[in-house]
Amino acid sequence: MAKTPMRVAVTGAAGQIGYSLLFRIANGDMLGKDQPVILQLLEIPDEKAQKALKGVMMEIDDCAFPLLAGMTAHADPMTAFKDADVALLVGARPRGPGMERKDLLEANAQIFTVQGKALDAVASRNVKVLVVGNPANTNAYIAMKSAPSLPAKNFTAMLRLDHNRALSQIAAKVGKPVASIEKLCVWGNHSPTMYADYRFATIDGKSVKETINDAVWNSDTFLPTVGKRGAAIIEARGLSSAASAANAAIDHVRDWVLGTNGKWTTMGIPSDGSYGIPEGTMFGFPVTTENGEYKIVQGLEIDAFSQERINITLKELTEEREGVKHLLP
Ligand SMILES: NC(=O)c1ccc[n+]([C@@H]2O[C@H](COP(=O)([O-])OP(=O)(O)OC[C@H]3O[C@@H](n4cnc5c(N)ncnc54)[C@H](O)[C@@H]3O)[C@@H](O)[C@H]2O)c1
Ligand SMILES: O=C(O)C[C@H](O)C(=O)O
Repeated sequence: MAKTPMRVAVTGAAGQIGYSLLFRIANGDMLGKDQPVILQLLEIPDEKAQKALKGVMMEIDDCAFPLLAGMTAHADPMTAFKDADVALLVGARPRGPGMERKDLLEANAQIFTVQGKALDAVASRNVKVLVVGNPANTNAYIAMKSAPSLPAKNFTAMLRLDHNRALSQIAAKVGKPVASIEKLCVWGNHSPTMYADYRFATIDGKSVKETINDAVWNSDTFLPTVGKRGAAIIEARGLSSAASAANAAIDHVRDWVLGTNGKWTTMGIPSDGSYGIPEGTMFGFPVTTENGEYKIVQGLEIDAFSQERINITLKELTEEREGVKHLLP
């Protein structure tokens, strides 16, 4: 028997990421090839944006996706999020050349307060929320705090692009396919302070750290390359990453819903106090997922270098949070 369609709300649906994301969701890449979906697409109440959204929807129609069980356009989060099973909060102002992510904080905080309240009011009680719009961790924190009747664990931030970037850099360094790498993780904020940690990673079962055996490459090449990749793409394209961000969003939600079969991945999630990260902080952790739930990988040793990196990214997140405190309920 055919499965009941899942309702997927996507904000910023007429934007760059939306254009790479929606077609893949409708194609079954995110929730499975046997899972029908209904797309509930939100754009700002602006004639140009709504018209662009209609154009994207015409193209989606023209793909005749067998799994697409419905699609609606919205200008109000209260209708867009109605009964949503998954909400991808992409819509936000992106960073332009020379802008720091912190510059975006205040403008985008407003958006996520309103959207958190709307999710609280109308979404499924089990809604899985992924925040992509930057600054993603703090926006996710704001949405979570603005939705007190939903479980905090339903709110997550996207660190998966950093994780995938790190995988690619390591694969290139050791000359092996990305698929052979396991147990990689990224700690902290989706920002240049993130800490991509390959100390526990294996490649075809062998230690990545021992294979690379180069602490200077780690601190002077690998971490800055992954951390500044977003800026490098903006510099090269004149626009922020879009297809890779959409791909990471698909990976994040697919793993959350369908499980990782014991393998590690990275998700930005509200801390439960693990590894000394204050409870509630929206932080990148190594996780495994099963039956629609994520679990932090426990018991990892944090050496002095790692602790220093974790402290830096935590400090940045704490400052971002302080910066939006006045906007929270
Ligand atoms: N977390 C990550 O790894 C990651 C990676 C890449 C980009 N991003 C971020 O994703 C966001 C979107 O990027 P993009 O390239 O698609 O930008 P974009 O400007 O192309 O599209 C954003 C869309 O969001 C819409 N929008 C703005 N406010 C909205 C609101 N309140 N409700 C609904 N829609 C709204 C805009 O009208 C626009 O169409 C940016 O904040 C960007 O920095 C995050
Ligand atoms: O860096 C940005 O502003 C865009 C995005 O967060 C990225 O990492 O590519």
